[in-house]
Amino acid sequence: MQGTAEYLRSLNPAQHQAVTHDPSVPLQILAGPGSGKTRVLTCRVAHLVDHYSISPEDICAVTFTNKAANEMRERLKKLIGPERTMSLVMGTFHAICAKLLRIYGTRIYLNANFSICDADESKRIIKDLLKPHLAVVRDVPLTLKPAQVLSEISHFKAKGITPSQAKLAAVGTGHNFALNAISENSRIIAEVYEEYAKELKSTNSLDFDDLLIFGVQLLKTDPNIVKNTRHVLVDEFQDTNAIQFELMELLASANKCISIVGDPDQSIYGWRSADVENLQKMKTRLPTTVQIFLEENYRSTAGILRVCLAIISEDKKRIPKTLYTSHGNGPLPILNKCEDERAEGIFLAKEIRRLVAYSGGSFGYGDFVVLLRYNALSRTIETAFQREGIPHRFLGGKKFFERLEVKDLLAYLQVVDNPTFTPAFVRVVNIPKRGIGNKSIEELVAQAKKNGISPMAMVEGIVSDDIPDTKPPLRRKVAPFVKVILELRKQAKKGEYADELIRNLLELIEYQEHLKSTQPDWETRWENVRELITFASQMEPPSYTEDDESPPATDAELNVGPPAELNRGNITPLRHFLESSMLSTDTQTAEEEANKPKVIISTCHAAKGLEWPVVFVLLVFEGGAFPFARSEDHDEERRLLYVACTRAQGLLYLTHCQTRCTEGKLSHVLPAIALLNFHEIAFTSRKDLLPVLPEGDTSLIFKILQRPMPDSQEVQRLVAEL
Ligand SMILES: Nc1ncnc2c1ncn2[C@@H]1O[C@H](COP(=O)(O)OP(=O)(O)OP(=O)(O)O)[C@@H](O)[C@H]1O
Repeated sequence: MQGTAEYLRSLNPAQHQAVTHDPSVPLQILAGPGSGKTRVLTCRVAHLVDHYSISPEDICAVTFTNKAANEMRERLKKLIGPERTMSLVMGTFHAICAKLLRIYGTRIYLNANFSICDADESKRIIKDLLKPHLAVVRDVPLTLKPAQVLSEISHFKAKGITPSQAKLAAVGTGHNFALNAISENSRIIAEVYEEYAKELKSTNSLDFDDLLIFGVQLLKTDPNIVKNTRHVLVDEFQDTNAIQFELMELLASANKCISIVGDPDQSIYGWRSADVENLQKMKTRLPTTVQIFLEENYRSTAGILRVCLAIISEDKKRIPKTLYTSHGNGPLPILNKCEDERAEGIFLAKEIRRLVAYSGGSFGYGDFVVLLRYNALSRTIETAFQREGIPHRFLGGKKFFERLEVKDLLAYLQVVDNPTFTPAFVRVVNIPKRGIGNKSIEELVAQAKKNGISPMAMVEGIVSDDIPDTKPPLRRKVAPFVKVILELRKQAKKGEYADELIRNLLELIEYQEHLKSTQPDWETRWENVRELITFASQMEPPSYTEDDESPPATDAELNVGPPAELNRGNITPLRHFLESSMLSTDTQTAEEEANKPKVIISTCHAAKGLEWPVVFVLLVFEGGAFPFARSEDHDEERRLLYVACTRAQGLLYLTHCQTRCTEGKLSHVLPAIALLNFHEIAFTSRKDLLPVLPEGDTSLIFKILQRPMPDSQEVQRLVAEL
């Protein structure tokens, strides 16, 4: 374990000031990219524990992603030891709320065995709710899509607008055709919002926004729940929204000791209602707030930093802030124009190969990242990398939890855990095929709704003869499904671990056979299933130690003897697993982590907070990537480009094409001059000036990376092979 003095010694004066700042005075640490925000936040937590003797369980540290929380935990284990680290309240706002609601939800009349409804499930519900509305209004050209409606609902929720308030606001007076369409859209969205809220309530489920809304409601109802909290720290504060701000205040309500870390220049979640104004709001609400600026960038060469600052300084409305580095210039960033996207892919593949050779293999494939404005841009890059044999992978575990086979199994377990959760029931009642068509499922759901019960309760009733069978009969078809759920429910209540439940489930429904007969790529899908089992088996046991409100189910209730420590109150291992899966939108799979280094392909958003020795940003063409055609906020687009470029430590490339195919059509594309003033930025665009890493540049880059210099013989050998 590193001692206090040692971690303090690793800080520069501004970082030191931020870490040791008096905890009773609210603090804003405003810092540019690569200036050590993560290091400062981690050390501040350690200092609060070590120096100010604040108990870890009285400190609440909020991170932007689960991955960031895990990283912080790992670093803190080294500073204050694993035991004290595990006692900290740490996680995203969503995870912290989910935890509080499980334990104390009954205080706001919330059924504590709620399911968490992810974005896909929400979209599916909204799609169904939208149908009847769109069928009725045929005379107005409406283009409402479920994702768009969901995002509008999410905006309402983030701003604390209730369904009835949304409905009132939607009563617009359209005098002409266009306005009518707009007001019709708003009316339908508001109505779907109301129906969606009812649907979630009746299926005992909460979407991600609800976790925050109910979290706020809970803490307002009973602030004593967090009265022990002595300090709240929030990372990536520039990307918090109004409701998260409120949560922060409520979490800190006992004594208003708050430290936030943020960078207004890296605010890139406006589309999720993030509000950079929260910085000012905090100062207004807590007038004694002190600001400390971290202005030294440790991450990048001066050449890269200069390009980044030139990009962000185009934003005339930004809060002026300096950022400097004591590193040397290094190779000039490259602006590369390619004929088309195919040539662009080949350029990237060849350049990666070339740099591996010119660094004598000291750059491995894992040192490169290709950053995209949106996912769809990856196809051509992937093709080129496949052809050229460049190992690569996507960043972001969300993909894993979105895969069909993973979602099927999770949905089964959701029904086991919460039989009233209709979306999961709908997904799996006919998997594997049991001859229950979509229409039958729709009718079943409608009938159940009419009877005031869940579809699961309905089929259970049908199978046990308590409810008359439907017409045409379903009993025979749903019986095997009900049998599986009942069997697993019994096991789950006994406290069976999730990995074992999944293994049993696979056997009971012969899922591998199902994949084989329905999916041409069943083998890779089966690997995902195995990976889910690995994920489940690596879960730490539920760690709630508060006085759980509801006692464990009794033997009589279960007809079995539940080990109390496995099934504390409402938190069975299964529920704990489901919660982690639903919230693990950024978990890497073990397979990805264990495998050999690969070039990362990532969206710019997902790259936030990370760094790589070599960064390629797929850039700029008018109406294309930067600024993104569908985005109206060019300042935010510029900040996103800034975030992307500031990930680079040693080498930065911006590439763009002269022509590009969009929806099968070829179009000429122009650099997005709106964001970049190319002439003022020190780039090289000459192919003959591509970096060949002379000794000066190499020693600078490898000093920044804190790695030994490449072996010159190895460089010669690999360059000769190239
Ligand atoms: N005092 C220091 N001395 C040496 N290196 C440092 C110091 N502080 C931070 N660093 C290094 O600088 C790099 C960037 O730090 P960190 O990731 O914490 O930055 P950040 O401010 O969180 O960046 P961003 O906002 O861009 O994600 C890391 O490699 C870190 O180890």
